[in-house]
Amino acid sequence: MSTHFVWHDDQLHVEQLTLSSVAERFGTPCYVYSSAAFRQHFLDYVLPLEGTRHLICYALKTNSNLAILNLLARLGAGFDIVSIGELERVLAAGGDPGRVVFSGVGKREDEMARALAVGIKCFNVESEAELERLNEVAGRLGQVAAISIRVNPDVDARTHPYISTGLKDNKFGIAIADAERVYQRAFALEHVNPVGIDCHIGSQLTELSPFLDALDRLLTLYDLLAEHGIHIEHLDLGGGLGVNYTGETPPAVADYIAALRQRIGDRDVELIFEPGRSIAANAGVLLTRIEYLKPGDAKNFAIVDAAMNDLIRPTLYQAWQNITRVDQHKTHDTKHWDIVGPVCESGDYLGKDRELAIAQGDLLAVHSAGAYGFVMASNYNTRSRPPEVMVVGDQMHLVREREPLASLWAGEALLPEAALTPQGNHAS
Ligand SMILES: Cc1ncc(COP(=O)(O)O)c(C=O)c1O
Ligand SMILES: N[C@@H](CCCC[NH3+])C(=O)O
Repeated sequence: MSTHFVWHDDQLHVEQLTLSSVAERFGTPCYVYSSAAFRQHFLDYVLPLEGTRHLICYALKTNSNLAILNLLARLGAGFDIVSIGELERVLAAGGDPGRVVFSGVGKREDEMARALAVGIKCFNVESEAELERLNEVAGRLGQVAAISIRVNPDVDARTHPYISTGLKDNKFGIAIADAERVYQRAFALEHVNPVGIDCHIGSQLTELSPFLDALDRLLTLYDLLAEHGIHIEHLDLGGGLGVNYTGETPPAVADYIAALRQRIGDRDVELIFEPGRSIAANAGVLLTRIEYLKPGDAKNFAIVDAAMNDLIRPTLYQAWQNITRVDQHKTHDTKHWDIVGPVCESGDYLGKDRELAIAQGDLLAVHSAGAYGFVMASNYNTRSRPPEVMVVGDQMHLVREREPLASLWAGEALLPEAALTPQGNHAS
C-alpha cells in the first residue's frame, strides 16, 4: 500500500481527501489515483540513476490515462508502447515521441510507418521476420529505424505463468542463442540500425536473481558484439519489478538499480527501464459500494457494484488484492465474505473469503488497483467502464468520465430492411 493512501480518524484518505468524499462526488464504481504516488514512484527510479545516462519508459499498457501520461512526461518520462493506439495516446498527452520505445510481437506495417513518421527512439524487434519487415517499411519511407533486438534470455522469472515472458516457450523476443546472428543481419541491412539490446522477462517479479541472471546474459552478448565492432548504445532492461499486494517483499527500486549498476560496471551504455506496475499499482484504488449482502449456509456473498469487467485480475490470474472498508467507524459482525459483482459469471469476483465487518451500502476500496485495472476493463454485460479520478493534494479531478450508456452501442448498425427479407437470408 502506498503511503499516499492512509488511515486517519478511521477514514481511508487519498492524499488530503477522504475516499468517501470522492465516492460521494463521482459515484461508484470509480478508480481513484494519487498524483503524488505516481510522482513518487517514478522518482524512485530516477534518483538512484543519477549520474548515469538513462531513460525511464513508463509502460503504457499498465495504465494509460492521459492525465497520468502527461504528469510523467512533465517529469521527463519516456514511454514503452505496444500499439499505434498507445503511440497516439503519448502524443495526445504531450509526450515526446523521441523518448518512445516500441515493444510487441505483432507490429503491423502501418504501425511501423506511423512510429517512423513521428520519430520514435527505438523499435524493440521481437523476431527475424519483423526485422525484415521494418527494414522494408523504413526503406520505403527513406528512413533508418533505430532498433534493439528483444532477446529472450531463457530465465525463469518465477512469477505467474501468464505474466512470465522470458522463457524459451514464451512467444516473446529472439532466443539469446540466435541473437548474435540476428545482430549481424541487422548490421548488414540498410534501413535498420542496431543501437540497443532489450529484454523483459516477466511481470510481478519479487526476487532480484532472475533480473541479474538475465542481465548477465545480456552483458555477455553486449561484450561479444563489441568484439565484432557492433557498438551498442543502450541496454533496455524492461519492466517487471513487483509490488506488495499481499505481503510480497519485492526488492526496493533503489536496491534493484544498485545491483544492476554494479554488474554493468564501467560499460558506457545508456540504461532504459520500462516499469509499469511498480509505478502504478499502489497509486490507485477501485471504489465500490455494497448493493446487497447475501449470507448463506455454504458462503456469504457481498454483492458490490464493481465487477470483473471493471477489474479482471482476480478472476484472470487468481490475483489477490486487499479489500477494506473505507469507513472504519461503523461496527458490524465480522464474517467471511466473497466480494462478487453483478456480472453473470461464477468467476465474477474481486476477492474471496475476506474477513470483513460490513453492511449493505458500505463503501469498499480494492487496493493496488492502479496497474492493469482500468486498462483491462471491458463493457461485458453492457456495463459502462468506471470513471477515473485523480487526486492532487486536496483537489479531485475527473480525468475520465463514466462512459455514457449510449456510447456502448455507438457505431453499431441494424441490418438494412432488404437483408431481413427471406430472399436476403441466403442461409435458409
Ligand atoms: C515489454 C514490456 N515492457 C514492460 C512491461 C511492464 O511490466 P511491469 O508492469 O511488470 O513493470 C511489460 C509487461 O509485462 C512488457 O511486456
Ligand atoms: N496484466 C497483468 C500483467 C501483464 C504484463 C504485461 N506484459 C497483470 O495484471 O498482472
